[in-house]
Amino acid sequence: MTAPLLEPPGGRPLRIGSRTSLLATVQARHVAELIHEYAPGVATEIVPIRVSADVWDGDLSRIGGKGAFSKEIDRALVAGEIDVAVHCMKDVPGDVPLAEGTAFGAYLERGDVHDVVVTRDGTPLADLPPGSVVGTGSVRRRAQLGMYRPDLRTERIRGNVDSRLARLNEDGSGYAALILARVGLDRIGETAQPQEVLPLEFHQADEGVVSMVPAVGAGVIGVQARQRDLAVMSLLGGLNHDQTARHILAERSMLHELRGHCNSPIAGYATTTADGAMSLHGMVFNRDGSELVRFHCSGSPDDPAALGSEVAAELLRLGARRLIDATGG
Ligand SMILES: NCc1[nH]cc(CCC(=O)O)c1CC(=O)O
Repeated sequence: MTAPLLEPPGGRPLRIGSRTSLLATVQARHVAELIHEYAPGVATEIVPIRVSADVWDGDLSRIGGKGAFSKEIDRALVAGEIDVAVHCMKDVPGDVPLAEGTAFGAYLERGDVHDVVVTRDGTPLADLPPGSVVGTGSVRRRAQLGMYRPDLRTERIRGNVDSRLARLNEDGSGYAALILARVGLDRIGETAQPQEVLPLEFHQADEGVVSMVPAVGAGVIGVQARQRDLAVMSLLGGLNHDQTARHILAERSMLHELRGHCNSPIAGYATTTADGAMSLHGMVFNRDGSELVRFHCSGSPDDPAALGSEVAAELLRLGARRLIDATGG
């Protein structure tokens, strides 16, 4: 690989904006390492940004939903206080445009997309007693868990991955288990806590098999920059993973056309099949998973947005709008 010539204004290091959580910090460091590998002459600096949503413990929808995590970072990027911002694509809202003048210059190769059930002592999900409390604030996880184990209770648990684990392990916490992304646990080096990996397949609830179709953008880190910073955009282009970028485009065009609000009851997962086609699964649920619509189709990898639109249109025809609107913000 040949790195582009990069001359940050004033000859200062490239400033990478990151939320302050452990997961965000690890991800920002990873991006810095990739930049150093690709362009050894480029110095970087990680700029921690405290985000009100990380501090606020209450209902996310009251401070702007998922977008609450990105708006302070967006502001720093637009104001020129940082040069790039690192995001989990799963947390980037699908129903609002990106901050003006910014774009994702790189999607890193997708990591693991499985969700896991985390317990204190390794009790399998199937053996959790009826009425056990499972910590998750995600309507997607709640609905898919509810299809399989309607007898369990789910409760919202917010905070960083590491603080959620600490809550689970507190005596008398009341949580029997959490549902978390495996990739997040891997990235922070969490290996001690027992994990049960949930399969991704689309199963019928009446088959008695749990499945957990991923969120749009799961396992993908996106790197955002100002569009007019051509040298930065060109550098990021060198880090971009083409197949992941196509998958993200398909998933996010579906999300956009469903007009999914923050924390929508939506799952979406694009893959490339053995013959090179692109495949997209979409699902929309009601709150407890007792109702759902789903659709799957394949298309050309050269037009991921068209595939996303096609799946969204079919989901809407099947009644997705009513399910999304009924779930509220
Ligand atoms: N909403 C929090 C969040 N956003 C991204 C990840 C994990 C990393 C990823 O999927 O890229 C997590 C933690 C979790 O869901 O357990």
